[in-house]
Amino acid sequence: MILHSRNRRLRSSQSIRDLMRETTLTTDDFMLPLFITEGNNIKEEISSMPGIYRQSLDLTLKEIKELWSLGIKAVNLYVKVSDNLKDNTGKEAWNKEGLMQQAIKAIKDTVPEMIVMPDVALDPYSIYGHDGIVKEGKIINDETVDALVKMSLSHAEAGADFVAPSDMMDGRVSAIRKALEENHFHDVGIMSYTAKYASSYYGPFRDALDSAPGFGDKKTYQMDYCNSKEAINEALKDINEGADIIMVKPGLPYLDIVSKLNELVDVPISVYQVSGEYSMIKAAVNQGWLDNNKVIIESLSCIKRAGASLITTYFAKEAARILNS
Ligand SMILES: NCC(=O)CCC(=O)O
Ligand SMILES: [Mg+2]
Repeated sequence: MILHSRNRRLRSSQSIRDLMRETTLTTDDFMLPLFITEGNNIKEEISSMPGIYRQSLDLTLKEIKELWSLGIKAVNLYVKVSDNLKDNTGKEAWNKEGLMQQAIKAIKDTVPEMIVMPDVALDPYSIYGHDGIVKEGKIINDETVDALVKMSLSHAEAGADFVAPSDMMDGRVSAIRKALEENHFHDVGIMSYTAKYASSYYGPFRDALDSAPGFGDKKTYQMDYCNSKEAINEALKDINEGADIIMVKPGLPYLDIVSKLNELVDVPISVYQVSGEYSMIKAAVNQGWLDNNKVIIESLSCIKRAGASLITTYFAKEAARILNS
């Protein structure tokens, strides 16, 4: 047989495969979400996320040093506050002495080079577990944006490099950008959760923060998973409003959205491989059905191939160990 091209030639040895590889995963691609809880010397495993812990700030700071030594350069922060601090205004979210604000300060003091991106949304502080203020059973957009602005400013004052609004209210990126500028936080960036879908893959995360919605669901603000044009609309608006980085969330089932946005927009895209994706992989690994290291690296490489500049993933630490070994 005379074939004019043989595609297998470029796959025939490890060396040629290495030379031809289009996507290379490194620890520079990762951001690790951290769950911080009140108290001291507390480390609680999240039952639906084996290997992932809620930790008090003292232990978190030890982990920050370890992460830095592994080559991880960014963390996304979430806090679990006690029920007595929750109300419908979410005011604990901008308490200057709050757990989040203390954590931002302490992490930046411990490893100043670590990029710190606190989550901006009211759900951990809301008695209703919703991302915004509730009135007559509805999540009120504009009053919530005012609250998110206060929250973002308090994060900037504490030393955050970026704020990461994950709430999906309309107009919050421009409101936050304006407030940051007016308060001279010119260098504090915004990583906007731009295309955040109303997803059942977030289940284990809500166990981690005890933040499941007390009524209804999040479909009046998060996106319908059947839509992709809507993601483009969201992205163009967020970029126009001043977002530095846009995010697509969840990750693996939404890579068509990532790929589409990557062709259309000029800002970096972050992809969040969410809790349910982590837990599915770990469950299969723990059954002996999938190879842990191989599936972690494959899933992250595919997210990067689709167009992610930054991957928010609970596998960041494990993946760094695998890549460094
Ligand atoms: N803002 C964070 C979430 O809404 C959930 C993420 C996850 O499921 O990992
Ligand atoms: Mg939006």
